[in-house]
Amino acid sequence: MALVGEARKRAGHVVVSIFVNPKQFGPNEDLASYPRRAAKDSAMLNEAGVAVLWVPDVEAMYPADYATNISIAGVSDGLDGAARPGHFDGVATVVAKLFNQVRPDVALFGEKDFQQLAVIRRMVADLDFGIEIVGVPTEREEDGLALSSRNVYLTPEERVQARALPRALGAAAAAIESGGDIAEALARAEAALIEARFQSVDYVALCDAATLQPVTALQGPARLLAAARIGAARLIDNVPVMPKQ
Ligand SMILES: Nc1ncnc2c1ncn2[C@@H]1O[C@H](COP(=O)(O)OP(=O)(O)OP(=O)(O)O)[C@@H](O)[C@H]1O
Ligand SMILES: CC(C)(CO)[C@@H](O)C(=O)[O-]
Ligand code: BAL
Repeated sequence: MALVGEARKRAGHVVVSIFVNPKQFGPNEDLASYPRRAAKDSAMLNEAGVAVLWVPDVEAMYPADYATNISIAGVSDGLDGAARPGHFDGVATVVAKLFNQVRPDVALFGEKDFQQLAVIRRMVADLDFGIEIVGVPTEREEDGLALSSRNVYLTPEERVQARALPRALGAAAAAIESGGDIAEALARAEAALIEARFQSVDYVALCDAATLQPVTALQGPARLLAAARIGAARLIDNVPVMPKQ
């Protein structure tokens, strides 16, 4: 809904697509259980004045003879690209299709999926899509947890423990911005997640905000990103890290 609100400020007509894209889920991921709530989504979008709700079906998107894949080197390689092989090929491919189907002037994506946003920006520049890409700041619950459809996988106890993710990122970002050792701050954040009973930490990393390449000294806009598993949920989050003026 934050994306829709921002879109309404920028465009005369807002189109929303909803498509749970099989190409971006790995064989052992949660495609089957991924939360779907078509009727509720449709009612909320209608209420918000969305002109078109575009919900293609899987057979229409990927007929039996479908053969094209879009792969973006560099920005897709690390972080979630490493943890979820093929994920960003699936994202780029479906977003290219959706762009060609809808032909928007402006397209909005959430910063919660920060690497996805960077991958889409790269693709749009490289392939001359001529679409303005807008990143929308992450919407959070009162305790800091980023809104995500996967939060429904959390038990009440895990939901409380999950607060550790935004807290650890906030603490590490503050430490790095005030000149603290980067490796030490990342290690402390990872330890805080383990302490809060996250079962596995895929990564806690400081990266260049545009290229997502690892950063060892804070010289320009950076992003601190993390992915970790708690119970049945794999949560991702990220925060900006800016050098002092
Ligand atoms: N907390 C958030 N704040 C802002 N944008 C968000 C947030 N969560 C998701 N989005 C954005 O909403 C769009 C749709 O995302 P999607 O349908 O994958 O939902 P999701 O809640 O991110 O799902 P999940 O986190 O379980 O993968 C994407 O552009 C995504 O970046
Ligand atoms: C970008 C996207 C629409 C591709 O399926 C999806 O990953 C999402 O909604 O974040
Ligand atoms: N972020 C969109 C859904 C996915 O994780 O594949």
